[in-house]
Amino acid sequence: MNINLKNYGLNERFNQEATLYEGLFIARVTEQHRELYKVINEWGEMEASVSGKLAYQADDQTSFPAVGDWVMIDRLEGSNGKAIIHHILRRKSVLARQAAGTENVGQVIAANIDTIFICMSLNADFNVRRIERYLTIAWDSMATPVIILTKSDLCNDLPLKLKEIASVSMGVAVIICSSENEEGFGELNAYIRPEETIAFVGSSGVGKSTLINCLMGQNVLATNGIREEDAKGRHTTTHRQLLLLPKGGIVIDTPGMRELQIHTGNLSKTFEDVEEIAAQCKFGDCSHGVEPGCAIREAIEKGTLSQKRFESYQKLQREVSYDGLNARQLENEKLHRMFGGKAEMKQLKKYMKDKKNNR
Ligand SMILES: Nc1nc2c(ncn2[C@@H]2O[C@H](COP(=O)(O)OP(=O)(O)OP(=O)(O)O)[C@@H](O)[C@H]2O)c(=O)[nH]1
Ligand SMILES: [Zn+2]
Repeated sequence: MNINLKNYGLNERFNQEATLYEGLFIARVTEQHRELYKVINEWGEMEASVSGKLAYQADDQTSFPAVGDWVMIDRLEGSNGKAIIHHILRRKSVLARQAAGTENVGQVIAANIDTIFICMSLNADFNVRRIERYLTIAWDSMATPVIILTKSDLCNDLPLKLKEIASVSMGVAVIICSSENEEGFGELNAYIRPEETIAFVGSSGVGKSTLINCLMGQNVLATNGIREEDAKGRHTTTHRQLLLLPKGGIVIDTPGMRELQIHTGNLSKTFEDVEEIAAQCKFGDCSHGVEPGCAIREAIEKGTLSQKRFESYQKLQREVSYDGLNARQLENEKLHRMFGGKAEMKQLKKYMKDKKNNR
């Protein structure tokens, strides 16, 4: 018994909730493979899988444990076999996306995170529309986003790129860094605090693993060379992983996401500027098409709002599901049902079905 779970982010709230499950032990999920998990507790890391009941009662992927989750397992250490995960404790934040190639299936990328490092490289991967997409998901998670611009050593038009970023960042902190010469590492470290969890997200090949290796002070994650001319990564990271930094702080590395479909999102924070303008349209339900007194059209004509940003807003608006619940609330809803009675289960199934039909 030599690991202090506080360093892994354990706090009073989770400890309290854990007392509800007599005979089970608290642990945090550190790795997620297809069906196998790794969890950590005071005794060390061990392999784990979910109980039959948890799997049976799960109605979608988000009901399964994810990296960062605090879970209740059946044993203290793994010397005589895999641990069984019986319960997931209520998530304080959930970073989720739509599972690739699906219509409306959520997939949890990381749970119980405090900060999201949205990583984008300053060379060929640079795309402010993608930042808007990540911000829409990040603001919905209940964690705080920070924009990390990587590979500054490969950028020769920084002022121009920063101007572009400023037009979409809406007050979110922006850090310019390079793992090549450690530019920006001081600033980066200021966002890494003991007992807090940071999820690194971004396209494949932007340098997430390299950055984490630098922060770890050793090569714990495999990185890969990429063809620099098209900046297409080769998906080196194949699973999600939680690591403890030597100076304190917890990081979660996620595989590069080429396709980031939105499951639930928060547009009002991401597009605060657009919504402020729209509030000035003559009609409350203005479609910003042909109505008289449309403030959006006026702003685009005047050049105070970019046409591209507005189109991006509309596109993401179509993708976000309008059920009025954010990812964490959906989560609570689901967990409540999972541990609630049969009647509640039935009700929620109906609710989900109605919601689907109304879409
Ligand atoms: N010049 C330069 N190259 C970098 C920098 N950071 C990372 N790279 C290179 O970029 C390539 C991809 O880096 P990774 O760290 O594997 O990228 P990743 O984001 O973890 O990619 P996935 O694991 O696929 O998600 C590697 O060849 C790195 O050496 C940097 O700051 N400057
Ligand atoms: Zn309008």
